[in-house]
Amino acid sequence: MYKYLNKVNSPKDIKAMSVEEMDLLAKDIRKFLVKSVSNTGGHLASNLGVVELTLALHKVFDSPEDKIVWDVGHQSYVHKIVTGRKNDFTSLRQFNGLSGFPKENESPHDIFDTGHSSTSISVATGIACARDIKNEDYSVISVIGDGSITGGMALEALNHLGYVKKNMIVILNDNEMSIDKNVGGMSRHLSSIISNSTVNKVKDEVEKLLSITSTGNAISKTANKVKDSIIGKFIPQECALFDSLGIKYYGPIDGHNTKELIDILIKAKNKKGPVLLHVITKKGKGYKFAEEKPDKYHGVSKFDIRTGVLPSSNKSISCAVGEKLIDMAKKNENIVAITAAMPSGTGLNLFEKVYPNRYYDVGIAEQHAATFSAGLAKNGLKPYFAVYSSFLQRAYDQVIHDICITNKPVTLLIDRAGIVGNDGETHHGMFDLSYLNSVPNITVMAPKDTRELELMMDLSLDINAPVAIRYPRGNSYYLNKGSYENINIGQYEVLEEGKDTVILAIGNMVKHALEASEILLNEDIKPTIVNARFLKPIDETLLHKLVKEYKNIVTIEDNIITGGFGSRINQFIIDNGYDVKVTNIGLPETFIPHGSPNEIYDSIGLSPNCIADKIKSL
Ligand SMILES: Cc1ncc(C[n+]2csc(CCOP(=O)(O)OP(=O)(O)O)c2C)c(N)n1
Ligand SMILES: CC(=O)[C@@H](O)[C@H](O)COP(=O)(O)O
Ligand SMILES: [Mg+2]
Repeated sequence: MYKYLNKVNSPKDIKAMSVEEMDLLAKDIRKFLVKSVSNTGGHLASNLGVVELTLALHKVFDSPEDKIVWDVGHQSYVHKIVTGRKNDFTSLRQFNGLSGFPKENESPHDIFDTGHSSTSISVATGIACARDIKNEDYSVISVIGDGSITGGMALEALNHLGYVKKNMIVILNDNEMSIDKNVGGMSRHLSSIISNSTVNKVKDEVEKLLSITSTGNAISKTANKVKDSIIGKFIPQECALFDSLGIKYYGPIDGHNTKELIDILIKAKNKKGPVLLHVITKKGKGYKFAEEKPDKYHGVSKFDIRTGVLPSSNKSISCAVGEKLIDMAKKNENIVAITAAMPSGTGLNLFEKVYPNRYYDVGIAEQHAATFSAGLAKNGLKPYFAVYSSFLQRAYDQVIHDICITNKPVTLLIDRAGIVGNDGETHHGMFDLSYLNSVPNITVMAPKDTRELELMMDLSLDINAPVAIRYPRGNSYYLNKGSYENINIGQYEVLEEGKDTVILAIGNMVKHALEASEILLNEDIKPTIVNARFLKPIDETLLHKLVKEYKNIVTIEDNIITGGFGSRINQFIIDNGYDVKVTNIGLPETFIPHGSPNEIYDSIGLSPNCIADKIKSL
């Protein structure tokens, strides 16, 4: 088992290997990856695709002196395996375990923390510029996917890199997939290079010739060598897009041919100025089920290796959003849906099937998506931009400048709000209540459950201005508590009447508050529980009443305490000169690591038990 993998404890061990041994090592690594991720969950398909590429990089370059910067970082598992962390894979993405992304504090080989896409060329260009100022000598390599290179930042960085002309290598790992099918003009252009390339044409011709002329194995091997050397001569090709920016294009290169990869990396290492290597890989390579469904195997939870069966899950909140939007679109022909490369994640894949002409996947381009939505609204449409909370951070200025100042009726469906779990600190949606709190013109709401989310979507139709609705990652759930009638703007609802303490909970924290209240029954403590559906506007009438009636006001939110819902309530109390004890419960002002949501809530005092303890202490 793992004969070759067992020999590798550091990149030095790869340097000692022959190409044939590296190929056997690649086989071991694929087996290890599939086995290990089937037990922990994680990003499988992208990692299976970069095995040879990663090994070739570690063969040619000296990490960590040479700097390999992984874009997004979800494909850095092979890099982690060969840089001394293979034994930690049992804890991958678990609480206190190995991160699923590069982390500077995990290993000196992880050059830069990532999680969001399209940052690697900027980081690498920065490192290369600093290297030259400090007269240092090493290689800098950015590894970026065909999906991530569509992100605005990556294009900005290429523009700059071609201008400063630093010695640097950009490896474009092209598997013709983002999470879902890659989209856009850039993707089309890259695909056309692959299908039109002289290399591929020559390859096809030579292969045809070989199949006619080679009768035995020995001839085949020799013929293959001839083929490789013929093909080798045809790299580089021209690619006007990159070449005209000042970045020398080499490709396309077979990303599963170790020898070809090593040769081209050595050439690139010795080249002056920036180069881009267009490496073609197959997402999911080597595991049949992942090759067939790379989108399903992009990020997986535990699965059965033999059958490839992924655990069936209940309907997600995102799916409910997709279905609701379809329902609304039937009645309102102005509704259009926008995603930035997350159709399956946000549930908009469902919308696309029914309304392909009213659906836009703009690629990994959150900033463009926000301003594009404003443009659609300008021309009379009713855009719904579904986006993960942490990725919307990218488009903060566009939300302010293009949606809110101009008061456009764009609705932001903010998915993955709050703690998301195993992706960790780069992906928790912990800031949106704070960053939207201070922006004029926008109505911000968070539902207690999925039914209320649907009602909020109905309400958004009547608001001729910007709206944001935030909801968590996970399965649909129904509390069956309080009213499910139409909601009025800014109206809270009292779910349980108690005494002394009133809990104002927003979004998914209503569920935690209700569970905390049940725990407290054993202690004979019964707080009043309010479903505070709106971050803004707040329900001033109810708040005046509550603040006068109760000794303790407690706010709970799945968002950083600083500047969020609690802060808004504090401001109300100060502005109105009330003298009352207020306790804000929420996420601490720190970056929160990965783990299951329950473990995280427990560790930061946001689980129902912790909330009950806190109330008791009041
Ligand atoms: C700013 C941002 N938007 C969206 C995502 C979600 N996301 C993670 S990986 C990915 C696809 C990346 O495609 P590509 O770069 O081609 O890598 P591959 O998975 O194909 O190897 C997306 C959309 C993200 N991480 N960051
Ligand atoms: C790497 C990345 O950003 C995505 O793959 C992300 O992990 C998806 O998260 P969900 O599983 O919540 O859709
Ligand atoms: Mg890709």
